[in-house]
This record gives sequence, C-alpha cells and structure tokens, in this order.
Amino acid sequence: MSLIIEHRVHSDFDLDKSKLIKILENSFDEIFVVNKHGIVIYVNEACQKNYDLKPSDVIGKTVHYLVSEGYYTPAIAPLVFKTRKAVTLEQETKSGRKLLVTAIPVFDEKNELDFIVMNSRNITEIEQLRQDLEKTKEYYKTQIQQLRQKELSNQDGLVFQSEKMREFMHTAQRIAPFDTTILILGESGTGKNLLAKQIHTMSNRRHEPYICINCAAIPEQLLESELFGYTKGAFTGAERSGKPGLIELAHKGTLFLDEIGEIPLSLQAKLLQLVQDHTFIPIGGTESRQVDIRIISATNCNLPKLIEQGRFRLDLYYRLNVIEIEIPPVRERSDDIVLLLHYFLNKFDIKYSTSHYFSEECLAVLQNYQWPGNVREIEHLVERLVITVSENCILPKHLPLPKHAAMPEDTEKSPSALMKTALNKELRDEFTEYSFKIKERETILELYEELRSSYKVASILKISQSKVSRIVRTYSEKNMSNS
Ligand SMILES: Nc1ncnc2c1ncn2[C@@H]1O[C@H](COP(=O)(O)OP(=O)(O)OP(=O)(O)O)[C@@H](O)[C@H]1O
Repeated sequence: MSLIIEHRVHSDFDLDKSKLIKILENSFDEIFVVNKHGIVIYVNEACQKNYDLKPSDVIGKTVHYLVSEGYYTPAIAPLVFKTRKAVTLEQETKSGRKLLVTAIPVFDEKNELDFIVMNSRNITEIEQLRQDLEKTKEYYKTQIQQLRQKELSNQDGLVFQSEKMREFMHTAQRIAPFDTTILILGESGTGKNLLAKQIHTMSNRRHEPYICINCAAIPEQLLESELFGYTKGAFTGAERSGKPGLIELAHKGTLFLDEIGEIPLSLQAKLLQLVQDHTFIPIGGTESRQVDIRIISATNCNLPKLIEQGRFRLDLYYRLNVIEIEIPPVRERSDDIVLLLHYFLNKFDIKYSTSHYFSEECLAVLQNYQWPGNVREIEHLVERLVITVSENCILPKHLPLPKHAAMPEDTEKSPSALMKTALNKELRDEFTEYSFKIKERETILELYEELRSSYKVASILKISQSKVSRIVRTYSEKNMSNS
C-alpha cells in the first residue's frame, strides 16, 4: 500500500519546466529570485499585487536599484549575501503594503552562493488586525484596571491606598481596642464619622450600641434632653414615664459626639462630668446615673481658638483629646483620589443600574483637582455624573467642576498642569526636608549648649560626632561673623 502511494507521488512530481513555471505563477505568495550578483532573475505574478509592478519591470533590475527607488524597504538580499543564512523580516512596499519575507540562499556544488529564493507574503491585513487587536487589548487593559480598582474599593469602611492613610489607619487600629477617649480632627468631608464608626467596629464594644449625635444638628433647647434624657414629669410636655437619653442608650457601647465644637457652653459642664467619671443626672433627676461608654468626638473647628474666645471649656477639651487624631485632607493624599472615584462609581452604578468608566483624561483632571469638600465632594460629584452622563465613558467635558478647579489649562489633558502638581509636591517635600533640617540643627545646638560635648550629643541623638561638630562649628562661625 505504502509503495503505491510512494509511486504515485513520485510520478506526480515528474514535472516539466512549463508545469513548474505554472506552479510558481499560481503561488499566492510572491516568489522572487536573485542571482549571486544581486540581479532579479525571476519573480512571479504576485509581484504585481505587492509592488504594483509587472514581473517584466522587475526582472533584470538589481535589488540595490529596487531598494534605492523605494519599491520596498529594508533590503534583505545583502543580509543573506553577508550571513549565507536564511533571513526573515518584514518589508514595507512603496504602496504601503506589509510583506513578511523569507530569503533562502541556494548553494552550488562548490558551496558557493548561487542564488537567493525569496518568499513574500502580503500581511497588510494581518498587520492591520494585529494593530486593531493591540488597541482592543489596550482598551480592555484599562477596563480591567478600572474594574480591579473598583473591586479593591469594594469594601466597607474607609477606602484608601495612600501611604499617609495607611499610617493613619495603623494608628487608629492600634488605639481602637482601648477604651480611651478619642478626638477626631479633620476638614469637613474627610470621613470623621466613618472613622468613628470603624473604631467602634474594631473595638471590643463592636456588638454593643453605637450612638452618634450631631451636636450641631439638634436645636440647643432639645439637645440636653436628647443627650441626658429626663425623669418622670420633668417638664411640661415631657412623656409621663420619662425618657432615657442617647447617653443611656449607648450603655456598654460607643457614644460619638460629632461637631463637638458646636455644643452649647451651657451643656459643657454636664458633658465634662460624663467624660470624666461616666456619670450624669437626667433632667428633673436628683441622682446621678453611671454608664459604661466609650466617648469619641469629632470636629472640623479649631478648638483652641474657641477656647480662646471663651466658647469652649479648656478642661473639657483636655478630657476629650486624650488621644487626638487628624484625618488628612484629600489634597494631601492624591493616591486615594482614583480609588475613591472608582469606589463611588461602582457604588452608584450599582444603585442606579448603570455602567460607567472614566476616560484617562478625565481621571487626570480629577486627580489634579484640589477637592476642598474632600471625600464628600468626590462622592457627590460621582453620583451626579452617574445620573447625568448617558454614555458609558465619562469625559472631561462632563465635569461640572468650578472654574477655580485645577483644570489643566488649554487642553483637557495639559501635561503642564499635571507637571505643576508634581512640582508643588516636590516643593512641599523639599520644604518638609528643609524644616526637618532646621529642627534637627536646633536640637543639636540646644543639647550642645547644655552638655558642651559633641560626643555626648552624638550618642544621645544617635548621629555621627562629626555631624554634631560640623553643625556646632558652622553655628559658632555664623555667630562670630554676625557679631
Ligand atoms: N475614605 C473613605 N472611604 C469611603 N467613603 C468615605 C471616606 N471618607 C469619607 N467617606 C464618605 O464621605 C462622606 C463624608 O464623610 P463623613 O461624614 O464621615 O465626613 P466628616 O469628616 O464627618 O464630615 P463633616 O465634618 O462635614 O461631618 C460620607 O458619605 C462617607 O461615607
């Protein structure tokens, strides 16, 4: 059986010259043969498709001529002459077609290069498809990145990824289990409320009540009764049986006093007693009641200033800020902006059954913005965009940011504006470093004044003695030149 096949194959290949020429002419790929002098001795009909030239226009020409006339580039034959090896590369023709060419050297019986056979495949369409595929890949890469960001941000509590917030949350986590009183500071919208709740969740009181009171939201006349409750028949209009206050409801749990700077002076003494020994007397009552609560308070006011103005008690301030932590504003943790944008985009897309993503330019503009309203402003802006933008892609033109926003100048993605932010950061870093150096110098000089020994100063500060000597010397010199 195998013998028969072998015989058939053999007889089929018993070809004469005209048949061979026919085969070559009907090849889809271009066959291009160059002799050892670099002259084209054969090219099939496919050359018409590739270079818009008839075979008769090409045969007899040198490859050097064809390349210098720009019919195709780069040249491949010289490489084969040089290396005596098969070479494959991509060529581009005058008419903009892309060819994948393989050139194979053929040797004579003396092993000298006799001619080169080149096979060229038109890959223009494949190349176009490849480029389209690259673009599609790029598009999906961005989408996946955004989805990852969304997933990353799909968590409860504060969403963050900046180093500053990482450190901050590390501190919050450390203090959460202790029952100590905490004062949370930070600009409006930085997440003080959310943090207080998170501290409660991280504490041993997590299964007990978490009561939040916004001291600014309750009218002054009502605040006392809301907070401390009242006894039977305490005042006209009061419920007959009396009513427990929010403080009592927080028993065993956490009491969060938001906007503490707004608490009226008249209530501050009563609050001081509560913070100090966890006791209080309800309105109309005569006996004090004990509660087991952890108190967290928050404010975006400057409490020392209120104290100066006589609007806040110093003793209460001291009691409230046993531990004081300050949430940094968003503009100081720009690494969180993109994450927060995606977090809220995901949240509101789910809420409104929509599907959006931010264009790169849009993200650049938003990252460059200062966010005076902090996270709350990000949240509100994203909700607004989700509702108002009907396309899936959110572009810079959709942004309703105020004029003073740090919109990149002329174009929507002006690199100069982005540079400016980077530059500002660099200046800030430089300034921090500068202030640190001054502080360090002052400390060294103060200690030296006291100890009069560079060795002792160096060992206390754990720095080199030469550094201490250098600073002391420079300082004395300055002193001398000034005097
Ligand atoms: N890091 C964060 N991750 C997710 N959401 C946040 C984050 N920070 C704040 N938010 C959200 O932003 C909004 C404002 O936060 P929050 O009310 O906690 O701020 P605040 O500092 O207490 O503001 P104010 O001082 O005005 O009371 C809330 O909807 C909150 O859920």
